[in-house]
Amino acid sequence: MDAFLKRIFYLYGGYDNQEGMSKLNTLMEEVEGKFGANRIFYLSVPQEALIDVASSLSEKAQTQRGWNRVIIEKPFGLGSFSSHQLTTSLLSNFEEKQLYRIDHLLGRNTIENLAVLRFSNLVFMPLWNRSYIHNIQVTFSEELGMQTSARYPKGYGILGDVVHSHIFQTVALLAMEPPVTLDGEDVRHEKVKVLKSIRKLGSSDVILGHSEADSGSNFKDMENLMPTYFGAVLHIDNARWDGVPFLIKAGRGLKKNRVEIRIQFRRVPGNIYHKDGGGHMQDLVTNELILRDVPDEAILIRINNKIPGLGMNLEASELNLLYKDKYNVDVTDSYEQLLHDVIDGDNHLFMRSDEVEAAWNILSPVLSELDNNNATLEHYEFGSKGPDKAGNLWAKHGVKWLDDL
Ligand SMILES: O=C1O[C@H](COP(=O)(O)O)[C@@H](O)[C@H](O)[C@H]1O
Repeated sequence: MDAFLKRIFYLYGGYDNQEGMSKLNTLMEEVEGKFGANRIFYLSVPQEALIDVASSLSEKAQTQRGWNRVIIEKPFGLGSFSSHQLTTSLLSNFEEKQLYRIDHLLGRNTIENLAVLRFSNLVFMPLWNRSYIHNIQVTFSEELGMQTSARYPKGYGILGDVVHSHIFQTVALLAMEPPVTLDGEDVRHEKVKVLKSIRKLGSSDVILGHSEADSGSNFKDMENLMPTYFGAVLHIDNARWDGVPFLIKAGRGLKKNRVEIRIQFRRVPGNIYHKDGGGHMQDLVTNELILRDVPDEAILIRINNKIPGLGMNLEASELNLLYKDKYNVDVTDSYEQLLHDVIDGDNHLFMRSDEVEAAWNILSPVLSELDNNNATLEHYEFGSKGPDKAGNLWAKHGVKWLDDL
């Protein structure tokens, strides 16, 4: 601990002005001595301060004797307009390749496995399209309430917190075309194409909800409410995904902690095991590929198999790769993973400016309804499955969630 603390320095000074940043620069030069050094700046600062902090940093605290990289915590703006202003200011001070917009949820094995499963397994690669996949379900469900609401002054709640980066990045990585290489820019080129192909979300494809428990807000006071639940059906208008609904369920104050992606395949055509009066079992469920992050990291494949015994009876089972059973090691923390990527200069899990813009664009109709107080926020009980109306949305697309959330 002593050795560690010797390497930690604290400086008191204004972070949003040039004077404070000059002091920081002086201190860093003292620590670095006569050697060159690279610098990583981690900005976890209020949105209102970010532009000033970034511009004074750029003017006064960058090293001339190595590279400079800047990590920025989400939310990445509060809607298209503020995000555009922020991006313009950041790009007038830094090059795009210096910016690392961090969303720690993207540092999970599950997220990296999206590409690994697809691009390194021949069994999945040819199936990854509208001909074989019926629908895709992304769940981000938390039991916790909205204790952090104070961070979101504009009141977009879960939209800026989880949907804009985490959910859309998950969908982009899952749905993208094969990148030319694993190089960050190659991956980002493919992700942004997906984001630009996602249809803007109108109110008929979205259910916003709010659970008042422990949010500190009064449900009657609509102007101060922020969505704590987002249910939506995304459509990707491109050749690979035409007609495949992407169902999104993200919320706080829900029944269970669950973070997972389920890829449901189409039914077997002309299934000879379909119940035909002859006693055989029908195919109860379709095949599914499940990537689970919470509660236990796992990759599961649901298949139909014969039940032992006389006769021909089928049931659905899960082939299960449970990470904690297979790998008896400490799981790397997602921040640890992403900070390592920044040091390495690997930016594939960090949103580029055009991705940020494309992602806000998808949400723009919903945000303007919220801005104009025209959005309906469905109330749901704390600890429940979320708003009842979400069920209608899934039914409209003929999709059932196979989980019990
Ligand atoms: O970024 C966020 O993540 C947390 C969940 O992260 P975890 O590491 O605790 O799983 C979420 O609760 C929070 O709203 C969001 O800002």
